[in-house]
Amino acid sequence: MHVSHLTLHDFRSYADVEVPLEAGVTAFVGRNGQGKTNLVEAIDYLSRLSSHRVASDTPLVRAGAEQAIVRAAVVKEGRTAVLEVELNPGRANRGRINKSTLPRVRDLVGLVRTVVFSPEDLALVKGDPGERRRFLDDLLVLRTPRLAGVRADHDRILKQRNSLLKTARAGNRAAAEATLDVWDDHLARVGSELLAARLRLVTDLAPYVGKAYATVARGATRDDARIAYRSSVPLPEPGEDAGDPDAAALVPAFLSALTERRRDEMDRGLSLVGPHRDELLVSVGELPVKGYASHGESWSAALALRLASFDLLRDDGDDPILILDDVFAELDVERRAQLAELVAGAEQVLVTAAVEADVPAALAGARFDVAGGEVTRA
Ligand SMILES: Nc1ncnc2c1ncn2[C@@H]1O[C@H](COP(=O)(O)OP(=O)(O)OP(=O)(O)O)[C@@H](O)[C@H]1O
Repeated sequence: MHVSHLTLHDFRSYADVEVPLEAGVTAFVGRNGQGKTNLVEAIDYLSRLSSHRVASDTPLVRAGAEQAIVRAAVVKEGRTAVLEVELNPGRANRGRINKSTLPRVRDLVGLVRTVVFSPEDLALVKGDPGERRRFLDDLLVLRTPRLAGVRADHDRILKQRNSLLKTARAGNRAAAEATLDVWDDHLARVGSELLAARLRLVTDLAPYVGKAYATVARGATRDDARIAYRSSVPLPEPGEDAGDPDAAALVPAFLSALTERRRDEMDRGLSLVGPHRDELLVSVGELPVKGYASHGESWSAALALRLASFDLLRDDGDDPILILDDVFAELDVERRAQLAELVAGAEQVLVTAAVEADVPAALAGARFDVAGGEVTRA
């Protein structure tokens, strides 16, 4: 797929901008703070309804404006659809396809699929487990958009269950216990669905990660980088259905783990079992990347996770849009060249760079200069 036209209204630094795009490589070049990332962030937002830079929508709306609009013409297998999201911080966002308003904005998720490489990716392997859970869940919903609903339900149930546990900690234990059973059932049912989907994803993604690591890290083999899922819910023994677990089959183990931890949970006023406590383990050699890997190995592992996501989505049947946001300035010459070579064949590659020299020669293509809120074809 590729975006053939992007329109922004009051998004980030842009009051109004129209950018005609093509398949192939497009580079946005300009000095710091001119709005290059804002352009690609808009496309990424349309894909996942969240940004790789901020957790809330407020900073995405131009300062002083109440609403932002991102609209993109998206070409998939020769057909064009116009997707639009209206961001209304503090109120419900709205989604449209070809001008028709969708029942729920999250029906947009996954219609545009992006894979973003950015300097923030180092946090993917070195940061908190939450970064890696988000990585998995973002990829999950791009592959299976229906899971955006499961993810939203899970977050809502968890929030409500946590406030109930906080009440319990504050002293109202009997009243909390009475309602907790119902929330346990909800959490176990929806949490198991998310857990099963994550387990399947990790099984599918693992071979791609090994292969991608061997390509980006000099001298490495396919067996050098591994991912594994560590669950707070006891899982079936490997060899049974561990690789392809059925959500319903996980529910009893989930419920008994909740029963076992209930006292603890009430003492701490926090849910301690479920996908929100799980870890995606990323290791190089025999050691985890977090806490052990060198700077170069960490970068290679982060790039491998992104490349693996791209390859997996591509093998699902359609090239996602590749976004390389300010990433080349972070990499040594060898990694730059390797990454450029690997991604050059994607249907659409959008690159941002402060200076043209940062864009590797293998990624020659269209170029836009970005300065003072103007985006001009060079
Ligand atoms: N909500 C907003 N309203 C107005 N301006 C904003 C908003 N959010 C960000 N900006 C402005 O957008 C600019 C940053 O744009 P962007 O991150 O796209 O820069 P860039 O060209 O990618 O720069 P760099 O090369 O440093 O990454 C900053 O000047 C910032 O003040």
